[in-house]
Amino acid sequence: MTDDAQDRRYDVVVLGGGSGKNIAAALARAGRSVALVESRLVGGECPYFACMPSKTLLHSARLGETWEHAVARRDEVTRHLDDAATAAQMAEAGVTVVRGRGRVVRPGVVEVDGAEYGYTDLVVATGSEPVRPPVEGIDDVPTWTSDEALTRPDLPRRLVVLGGGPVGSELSQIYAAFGSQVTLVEQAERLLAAEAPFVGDVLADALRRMGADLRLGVAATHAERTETGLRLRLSDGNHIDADRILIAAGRRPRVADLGLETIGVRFDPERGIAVDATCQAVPTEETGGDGTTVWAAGDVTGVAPYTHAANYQAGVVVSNVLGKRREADYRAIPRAVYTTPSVYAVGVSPLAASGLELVAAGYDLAGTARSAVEDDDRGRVELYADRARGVLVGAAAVGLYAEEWMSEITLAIRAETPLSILTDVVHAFPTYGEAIEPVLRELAEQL
Ligand SMILES: Cc1cc2nc3c(=O)[nH]c(=O)nc-3n(C[C@H](O)[C@H](O)[C@H](O)COP(=O)(O)OP(=O)(O)OC[C@H]3O[C@@H](n4cnc5c(N)ncnc54)[C@H](O)[C@@H]3O)c2cc1C
Ligand SMILES: NC(=O)c1ccc[n+]([C@@H]2O[C@H](COP(=O)([O-])OP(=O)(O)OC[C@H]3O[C@@H](n4cnc5c(N)ncnc54)[C@H](O)[C@@H]3O)[C@@H](O)[C@H]2O)c1
Repeated sequence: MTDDAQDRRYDVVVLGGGSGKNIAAALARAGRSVALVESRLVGGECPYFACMPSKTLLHSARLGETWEHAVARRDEVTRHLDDAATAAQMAEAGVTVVRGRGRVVRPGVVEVDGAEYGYTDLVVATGSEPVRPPVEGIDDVPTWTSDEALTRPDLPRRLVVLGGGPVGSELSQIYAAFGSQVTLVEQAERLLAAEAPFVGDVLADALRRMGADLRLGVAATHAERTETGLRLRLSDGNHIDADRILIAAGRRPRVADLGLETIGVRFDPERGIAVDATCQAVPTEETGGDGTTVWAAGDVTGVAPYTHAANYQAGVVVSNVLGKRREADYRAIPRAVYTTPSVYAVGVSPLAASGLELVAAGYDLAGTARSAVEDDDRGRVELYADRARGVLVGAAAVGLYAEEWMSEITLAIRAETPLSILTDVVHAFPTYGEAIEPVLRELAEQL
């Protein structure tokens, strides 16, 4: 180790200040010396470029605010991309914040802008980045990713949204609500194609009613500039003329150029850093003991790309670094999409239940008294049980406020609550949550 690295020796170096900032603060409060390396904003993507601006704009859209008012409120919520308050919280916790891009140069040493920082424990929490789909000519036409969409004040007149996952669905609803002419292109037959089919169908209906043009089961193949903007050609022979393409075609773990190959951890560009149940990075076979330990949390692990999952893994890392063994349990990580109506899925999806015999039951929200009160009867809830064990293993719902009233199912899946108890739970009247009762009764009869 060089003299410099000796001078800047920490118990823990954390790369990435999203979920990484929670790890850094907790370990510093527990008495460890900690350096947090962040190349952009302390706080990570969620508060500035992802969850918070998108949820704020969706809320403004629901309230019928003007675009100008919505953008002003969004920028207030994202603190005009100023991370001073969060950086100050880190300093208060005793964390040394190092601004710049970090890279491991050899076991036990991270380099940032030419300066070396020594560590005993390294935590990699570098997040993920948008995938650019292989569409010919896409680099020659005006494009945004969610980063630009959620930070710029522009409202495109004609917008193509490429991808119908959570990002494409939420952003299509935002732009359609504020008056853009939105065309969404999704190569799968449905929106949110990994979820139970009814989810994407209800959401597609909601977006179409707001004026969005959905091209499902169609891939974008070729983009070119035109006199008035751009033309995007599709696999079905049609084309779309627009002013801008919003790329929402997935994200991949940020593992490139971190020097991970020098420290013998298993990773790949698509699936990220392999971690065990304690969130320790899985070593490659040739790794020898060098007295350091590598951990990873958040999107870079490829486990579950949500802030709550990243923060959960952060808690697991903190416990294990402090020597209190804790294993992560991913059976009940929620997957919410904050459109209107919103989506909440958790546990096993019926489309990916290999090895399980699922028993399914469902109920349309139109059957609840609340749907009359709200004058909104869109949506449905389905629950999935494992026939062999007789417990809930998955759920999907779409409907107003689903992200709020489905939490009890998350607990039921995680705790493996017996159906005899679940069917005895009383829901307040009149709530959408009452829809859960007939579904549970039906499941109990089938099992
Ligand atoms: C548009 C959008 C909306 C979303 N909405 C939601 C939502 O509503 N709810 C939800 O749960 N999830 C949502 N997500 C997902 C959520 O943003 C991520 O799962 C979450 O931010 C992951 O946290 P993280 O700590 O892994 O990474 P990040 O928050 O991305 O933090 C990683 C940090 O590492 C820094 N970094 C990277 N490389 C280096 C390096 N070499 N050196 C130093 N620093 C580095 C980056 O600058 C970044 O600040 C959304 C995502 C998008 C794109
Ligand atoms: N509310 C939330 O929690 C929330 C919100 C936004 C994003 N996120 C997370 O961020 C991550 C990224 O989201 P995303 O929606 O970008 O990714 P995604 O992978 O979920 O969806 C991308 C979609 O783009 C489609 N696609 C890709 N290339 C295409 C092409 N050439 N033509 C047509 N369609 C194409 C894919 O079929 C896929 O359905 C996800 O893992 C998501 O969970 C979470």
